[in-house]
Amino acid sequence: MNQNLHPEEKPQNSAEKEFENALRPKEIDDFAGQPQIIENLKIFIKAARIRGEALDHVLFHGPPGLGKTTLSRIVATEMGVHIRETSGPVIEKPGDLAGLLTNLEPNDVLFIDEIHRLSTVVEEYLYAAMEDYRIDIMIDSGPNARSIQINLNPFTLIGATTRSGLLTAPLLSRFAIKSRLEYYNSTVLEKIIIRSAGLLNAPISKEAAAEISRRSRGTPRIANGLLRRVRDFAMVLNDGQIDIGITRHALTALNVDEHGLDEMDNRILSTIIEKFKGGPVGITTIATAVGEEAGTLEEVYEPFLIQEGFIQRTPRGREVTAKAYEHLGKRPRREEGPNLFDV
Ligand SMILES: Nc1ncnc2c1ncn2[C@@H]1O[C@H](COP(=O)(O)OP(=O)(O)OP(=O)(O)O)[C@@H](O)[C@H]1O
Ligand SMILES: [Mg+2]
Repeated sequence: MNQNLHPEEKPQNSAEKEFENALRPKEIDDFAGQPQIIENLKIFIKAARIRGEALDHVLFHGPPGLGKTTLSRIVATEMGVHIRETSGPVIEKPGDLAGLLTNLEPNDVLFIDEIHRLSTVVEEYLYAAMEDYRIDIMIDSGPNARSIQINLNPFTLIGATTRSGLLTAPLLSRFAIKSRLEYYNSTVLEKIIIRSAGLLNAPISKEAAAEISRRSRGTPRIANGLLRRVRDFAMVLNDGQIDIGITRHALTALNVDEHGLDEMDNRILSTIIEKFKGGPVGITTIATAVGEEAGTLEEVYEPFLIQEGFIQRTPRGREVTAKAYEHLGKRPRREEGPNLFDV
């Protein structure tokens, strides 16, 4: 069994949440990678602070575990304001949203995680709040029912989503700042792992950090998760020293994929190879075969597989590459039709 965190899975138990929070960078300069996003945010934050205004609304989108929640909190810290955190499915009705909005102090941040899961009524209610800092609320009921308008303090909405493809155009257009987080290269992940090990007081060699970084699917959350497991092995078997030997031993024992691919990644590759002769095959067909939504495949899994050269997009669909065959220990199918040696 592959022990990597499923990319769509957030840490569930409180020990994992606590671990994640302990390693979360709190200041912008501790946030590694994503240089373009950071550079821009620094400017927007500085400008907003000079003007004494709320920062424009921000959308962070991209695959799980890349730092959307972390960055949102950092933005609030850098703005010197409070952050109130909620999530799309939790806001059931406009009244819930009104409650959150009316409690914000000037320039505060309202963070809505999984913003693609807002209900339509709540989303529509949000438009006026985002645009004019104003909401209508209904008072009384029956024949006396009437709506009154309430002015809100200026605020920044920060939305986070792994599925930006599900956001409606009117909502998207209300975010002036949209940032897509990208997978991290192993050099940056190595830095993150070394920083995390420092916070955990776990001595780690550069080689060991590099090895973990290569198997972390470009994702800080996975890197920290693997570090946590490797540290256990090091404590019990190696006096706590995380060196390359114990790291390799642990990663083998944990059955971590050589490229950091998770179960679903491997299922996608083997499905394309076994059921569709390596492709090309359409994304919806693959989705049905692996039992996942096409949009999730497209936004959550496929980008990494394409970036790492396991899959390529062609006009006729997705095709696995020679690297995928090699990774799964399978032989590429022979080209059909005569080739040079057949004639
Ligand atoms: N750039 C970074 N530098 C250092 N650590 C990071 C960075 N990005 C993420 N992390 C670490 O990875 C963990 C996961 O990050 P975070 O919770 O922000 O991801 P997310 O994008 O919000 O994921 P999800 O989509 O599942 O909500 C955090 O504990 C944080 O410590
Ligand atoms: Mg998050």
